[in-house]
Amino acid sequence: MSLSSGICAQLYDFARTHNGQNISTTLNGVDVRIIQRHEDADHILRLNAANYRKNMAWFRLVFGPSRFSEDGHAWQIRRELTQSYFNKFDREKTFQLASHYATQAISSLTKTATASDRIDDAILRTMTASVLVENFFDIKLEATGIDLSILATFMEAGSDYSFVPHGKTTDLYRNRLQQLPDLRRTVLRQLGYFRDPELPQSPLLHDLLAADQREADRIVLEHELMTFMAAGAETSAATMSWACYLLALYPEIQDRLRSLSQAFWQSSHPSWKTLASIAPLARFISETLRLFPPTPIVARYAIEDDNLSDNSVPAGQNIMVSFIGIQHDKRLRDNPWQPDITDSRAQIASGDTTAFSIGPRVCGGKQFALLEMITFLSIFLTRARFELTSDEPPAYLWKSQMLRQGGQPVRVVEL
Ligand code: HEM
Repeated sequence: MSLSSGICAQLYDFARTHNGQNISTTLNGVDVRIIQRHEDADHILRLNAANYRKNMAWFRLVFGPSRFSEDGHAWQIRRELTQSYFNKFDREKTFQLASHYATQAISSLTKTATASDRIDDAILRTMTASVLVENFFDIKLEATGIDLSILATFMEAGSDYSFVPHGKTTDLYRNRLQQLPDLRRTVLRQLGYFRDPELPQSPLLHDLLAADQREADRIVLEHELMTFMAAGAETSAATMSWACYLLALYPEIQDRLRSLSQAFWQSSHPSWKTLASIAPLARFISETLRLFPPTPIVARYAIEDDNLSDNSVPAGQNIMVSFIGIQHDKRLRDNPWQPDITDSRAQIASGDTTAFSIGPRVCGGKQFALLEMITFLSIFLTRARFELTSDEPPAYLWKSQMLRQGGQPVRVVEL
């Protein structure tokens, strides 16, 4: 287990014991305000975002400055560099790639069904990283030589060290830190593949390389790629693993969604537009993100004194917005602990809104992620059945994303 995995269980505990309330607590000897009220999250992340700086100094130290960690001008130039590519991604291409790699992944998952009663997260990670790299760089992941397991280990070690509010270090963190330089060197060397002058340059890669050459901006290609892979592939893979768990846990939902997926793929012209409009499938993805947000917290730091709905915030206060807390608020839904795929009304604090964050720092790849995930889901359901192999409650593994320790207890059986 990673050192900081306890944080996820703690966030679920807070959601139960202090439902709908913010909490002041201490993490690693540092005072933190945990935000569980959506109105305060909206204030911090959107309405008064200028007063709440991203609190990722340690993340920057480990992974290098990137669009994900920076603030102010350094963030703005990075956002301008990449966001237009995320906004205008080719939906048809994403749909085709996601269908292709989901078919491969489900075949691997069903082959391991007899040997293992757990989902192998590495298969899902390969699926999402393949779609991401090929979609935005026109390069096959396997050609890059990137070892996703090393990247994942680096993320785990780095997360232990970096998602902690600025404050005291401990021996445990210092020990973890010793592993980081070697992992970092390996990951940077592998990502250096994208500098090969022989490589065909997609427009995004072309712009990133050009920015890397402009000294004044201090943009480093490998740093941007590293967080791009973490933000763009690990999150969707984590969501799909939780989706498999929920399908197995709720067989009646699985059956209903399978009928819809089969009807879609048997239709004369299955298109991404039609798929995206099948409300129960979209709702299921949203409910997966609500119940198990892959990025369960975002960290901020108050620049000046401010007021929240329940209390004041002094300048210098560390803030953690808990998407787990907000999305399980009983004031907002009757039973926040169960998935509900029937209600198609837009809901406050739903997975497809809040789990991607809100305000200026909203996830850059949200639309891409939603389209690829609904495609993965529809392929998974038409090709396999998902059976629960243990009813133990989840034990969490935290590596910037929230995973399940040991993989989901789900057997994937070919149909
Ligand atoms: C299930 C999938 C995903 C989830 C739940 C998710 C969630 C998030 C969250 C919560 C943030 C904000 C973090 C903060 O405010 O501190 C974020 C930022 C970001 N995400 Fe995602 N993400 C997902 C997929 C993706 C994908 C596929 C991409 C790229 C194609 C991507 C690119 C980014 C970028 C670039 C940022 C930084 C935005 C900025 O600060 O300008 N994400 N994501």
